[in-house]
Amino acid sequence: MLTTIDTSHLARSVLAVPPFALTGDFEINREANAKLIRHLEAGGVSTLLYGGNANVHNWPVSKFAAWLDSLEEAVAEDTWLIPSVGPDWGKLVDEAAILKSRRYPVAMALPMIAPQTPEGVVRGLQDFVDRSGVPLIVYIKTDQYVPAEAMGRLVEQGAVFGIKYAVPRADLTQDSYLQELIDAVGAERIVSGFGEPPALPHLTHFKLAGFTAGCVCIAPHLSMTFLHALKRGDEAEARRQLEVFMPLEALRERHNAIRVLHTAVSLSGVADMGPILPLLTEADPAVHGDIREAARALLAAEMTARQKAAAA
Ligand SMILES: N[C@@H](CC=O)C(=O)O
Repeated sequence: MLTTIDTSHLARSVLAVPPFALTGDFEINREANAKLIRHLEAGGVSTLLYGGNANVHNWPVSKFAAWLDSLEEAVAEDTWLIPSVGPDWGKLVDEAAILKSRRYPVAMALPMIAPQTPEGVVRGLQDFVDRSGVPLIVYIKTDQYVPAEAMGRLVEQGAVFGIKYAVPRADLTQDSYLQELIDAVGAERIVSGFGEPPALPHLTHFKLAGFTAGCVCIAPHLSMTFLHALKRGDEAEARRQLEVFMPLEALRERHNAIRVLHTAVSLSGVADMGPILPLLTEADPAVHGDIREAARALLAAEMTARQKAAAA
């Protein structure tokens, strides 16, 4: 596991946001998690961010240390593993105490929906870093979650390393809050935070450093190829490469992105994720046929692309 990073690491790999595999009785399934991690690493992904898709919101703090151990032992030496913390202050305090004695260069603060105020969020983030010594990537899902000026100060103080930005907009190229954040902390510290499709406008228009995604867990090589096209400014090629993700992304959009991804990784055959932790449930069995078809088609495209790349 990487223990030293700088901002260039936000751009070197897609930040994969994997689901987390459990046994039937909600224990950690080490083998299945390791299988998914090996699939991602074999496809060229070197950053793993365990957050929303892993349902970390619902993971018990009493098992947080065991959860970290199971991931640390599974990743390659040069993989950057980012655990999530929070979202509420109680979890931040308890998890800071555990992370204090670990070697993580950063953690990601999950977004708090309510009850919170922007000033309260700033205070809570600062408090976590004071307690743990671990800087944060801040996951922003709502407009003005943290004022841009405050974010600039947190970056200057070294409390915030970066931002995962996922505020939905009718037109993703029109976003004054994102522009304020870029002006405050620099685009090199911000990644697009909700999958391959929004990454296209975010990287071409705002020149964000990179992006997080869930479908990358099935098609890491294809997602990395898409990232490379975006980074070299080849918008037409990136647009073409995005097409392969759209059938599964459409199902995620329609039936819940986290639940569908969890089920899709299992049904694709990459690794069996088992049940999903309460308060969530797996995708509705009525859509399993559609998910299986889309997930297997994406995996088939991935394996064909890998073979072509190996032969070239
Ligand atoms: N939500 C996005 C990226 C992760 O946060 C996805 O799953 O594609």
